[in-house]
Amino acid sequence: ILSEKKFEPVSQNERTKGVKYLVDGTPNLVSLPLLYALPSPKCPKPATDASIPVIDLSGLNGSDDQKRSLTIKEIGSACEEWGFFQVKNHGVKISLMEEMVKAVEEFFNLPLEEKNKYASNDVMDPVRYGTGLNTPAKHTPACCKEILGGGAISESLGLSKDYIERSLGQGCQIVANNYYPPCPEPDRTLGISPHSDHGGLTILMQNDVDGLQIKHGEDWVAVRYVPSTFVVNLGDYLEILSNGKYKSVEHRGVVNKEKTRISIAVGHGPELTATVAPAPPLISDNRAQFKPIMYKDYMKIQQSSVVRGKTPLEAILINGDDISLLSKISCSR
Ligand SMILES: O=C(O)CCC(=O)C(=O)O
Ligand SMILES: [Fe+2]
Repeated sequence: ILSEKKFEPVSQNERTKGVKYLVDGTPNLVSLPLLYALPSPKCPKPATDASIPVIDLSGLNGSDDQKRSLTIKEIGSACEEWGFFQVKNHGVKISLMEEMVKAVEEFFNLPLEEKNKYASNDVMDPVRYGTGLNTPAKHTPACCKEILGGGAISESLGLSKDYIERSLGQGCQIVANNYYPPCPEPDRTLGISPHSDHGGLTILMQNDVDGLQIKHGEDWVAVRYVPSTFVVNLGDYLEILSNGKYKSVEHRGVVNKEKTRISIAVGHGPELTATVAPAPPLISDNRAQFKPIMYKDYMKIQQSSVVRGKTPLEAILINGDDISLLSKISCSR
């Protein structure tokens, strides 16, 4: 939003102050500052209400083979149809989830000077504060391991059980803590613009305030908060690896007038120097849909894109018009 060229230029200083600073400092904020207003075609229309699949992960752990393959089928169908699902019985303590949301809230409540110690535009910085930022680290939590490394996604694609786990190498984990304060005119802006995530799987938790919407066909569909669950979505890495069978799905965040929304999106991708390419067993008739690229380079393209949506992925499409697509990706950050 802040990079939209049509609106007033924003100084680096103003930009890093963020919307929370604005809302906290203006108790009677009744209208949206022009800076944050989107052109009307980009403003959010009411979303369709549909429920994405809620999958019980306990089926992956036990010794019941039938239950396991049913769960894998459920995951496979959710990946193909939605690219998004919610998971319950994921093994993460609910108290830990609550503490995490609280810790994020405490961080955002720190004085600006404290938070600004972490301000950075370098995507490779391990800790960054600002708008829409990510933090790489080497670690894959159990719940994600179960779906990716535990073989569910590999098996649902007909690959060997450890295929994706091996392709991840040491892996890369990125945590994005998002804080969306109440907004006086939520219909004229977005909390986070439409984008797809660059990694393999994103595991997202949130406080009890709705706001996440996903693109399903031509519609924007609201994902309703279900207590104790994580929302899981596929990122570009899995679209590339599956040679387009699974799609990374565009999503966005809307805001509301009353309540602060907090979300914690944890992305899991391959190690930064891994080459991202379609899995050879999924390339039939030599028709690879994507050009190989180093994950680190893909991440840089994705993070530098102002237009976002799914344009970064289009940049490595084979047979795509590379030049015109790449020209849409402006390295402004
Ligand atoms: O806040 C949300 O629900 C979405 C956040 C998100 O898409 C992201 O951080 O990549
Ligand atoms: Fe996202």
